[in-house]
Amino acid sequence: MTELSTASSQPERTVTGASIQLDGVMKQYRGQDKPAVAELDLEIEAGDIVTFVGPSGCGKTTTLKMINRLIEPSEGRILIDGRDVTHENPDKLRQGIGYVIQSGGLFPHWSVEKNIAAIPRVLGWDKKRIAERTEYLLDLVGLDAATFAHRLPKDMSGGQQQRVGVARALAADPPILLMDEPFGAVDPITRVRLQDSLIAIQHELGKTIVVVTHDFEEATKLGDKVLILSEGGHIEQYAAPEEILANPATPFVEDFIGSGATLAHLTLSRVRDVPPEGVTTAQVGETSETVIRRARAAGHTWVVVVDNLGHPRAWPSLDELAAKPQVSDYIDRRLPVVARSSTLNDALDSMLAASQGGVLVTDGRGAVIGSLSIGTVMEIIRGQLSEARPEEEHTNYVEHPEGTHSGEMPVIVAADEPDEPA
Ligand SMILES: Nc1ncnc2c1ncn2[C@@H]1O[C@H](COP(=O)(O)OP(=O)(O)OP(=O)(O)O)[C@@H](O)[C@H]1O
Repeated sequence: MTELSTASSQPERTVTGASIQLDGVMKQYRGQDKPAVAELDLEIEAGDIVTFVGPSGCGKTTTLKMINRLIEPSEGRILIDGRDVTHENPDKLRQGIGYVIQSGGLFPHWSVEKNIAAIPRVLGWDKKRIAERTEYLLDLVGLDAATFAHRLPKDMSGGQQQRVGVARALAADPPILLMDEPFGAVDPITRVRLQDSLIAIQHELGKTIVVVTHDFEEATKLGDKVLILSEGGHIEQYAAPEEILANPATPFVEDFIGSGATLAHLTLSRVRDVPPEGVTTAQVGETSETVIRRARAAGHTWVVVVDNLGHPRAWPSLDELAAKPQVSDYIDRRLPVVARSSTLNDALDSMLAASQGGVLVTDGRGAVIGSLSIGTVMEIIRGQLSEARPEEEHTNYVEHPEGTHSGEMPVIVAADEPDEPA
């Protein structure tokens, strides 16, 4: 419970995923004159997150579903880890490929536990193994097993259902996870948290993950590589986000990223790229006097109250603390919190949503590791903007936090995921 170290170390990258290769894949739906996806060649490296983005109807979902053969290609081959699976038993194929859709796609009359156990049961796992796996997966996706294992999906928020959807897709430990607009149905703040969870899970497990999204900012945040498609599943560019922003391959790409480019540049900088400022933490029930003394010694004017997992509960000033003899058990549901994998744009959104001049930074499991002030974030963003567009004078919401600017403002919804363990 003393001052936290601000040192941050990058976890080693593990890869348990499989490579995916689409070789001359084509899909012509019956009754259509043009193919939905004309001949497509694509290689996805094991352990990468690849995002598919492009205008509506360009063939993103069709391409995704050809990977697990929910849609059978009219022509071409699909190879997983070099093995041609085009004619394998599709049910068997799908046991090795997790699939997540918008809103989680959970069976509504089944408890969370039963939903997660769906594939393990088919695979004949015994009860003990299933129970252990369920608990591990709920913890992995940030849900408390004791609270949620027996709930029905209707008694959970959209974000929580989506977390269960991810846990279910990972149940049999598949090397590949396919996700179709997974975060399309949740509010923007929950969406950021789900994106950060996915990145943390990916760092921990090293799966190969393919995500369809219509949101270019999301595509650049999540993707090691981004596939930009135009009509007919035509590849306009397939590259790392930095490469796409620096060198758009075609006029289509330039147009597509156009207005989103400035924002997308901001999404390239992560909270983990900025050393967090140290914070003093305290636990419920400690005497306020001791905590205040500790915070003053560290030069802090506020402390972060955390639970026994290090998750933040509240962020009181020393004056607020001094009003009570002990640290209270108050939980602030609107704390501005971002993960190390969040973008600086997420951090700024979070501060604005909570009307706070700073944000708490957590690790992949939600434990506080420091804080970031609005001044630091704005300084970095300003630097980036002038690097990205040196010839332009920038006026954007960073300089107009009170809505005095008529241009694009970030959409902020303060609603949190209810009942989530702090
Ligand atoms: N079952 C189907 N039968 C006939 N045509 C289809 C079928 N499914 C999709 N299409 C057509 O194929 C094209 C590609 O559709 P697809 O759903 O793959 O696009 P998308 O990029 O995922 O679109 P969106 O972003 O709107 O979800 C579209 O023109 C669509 O109308």
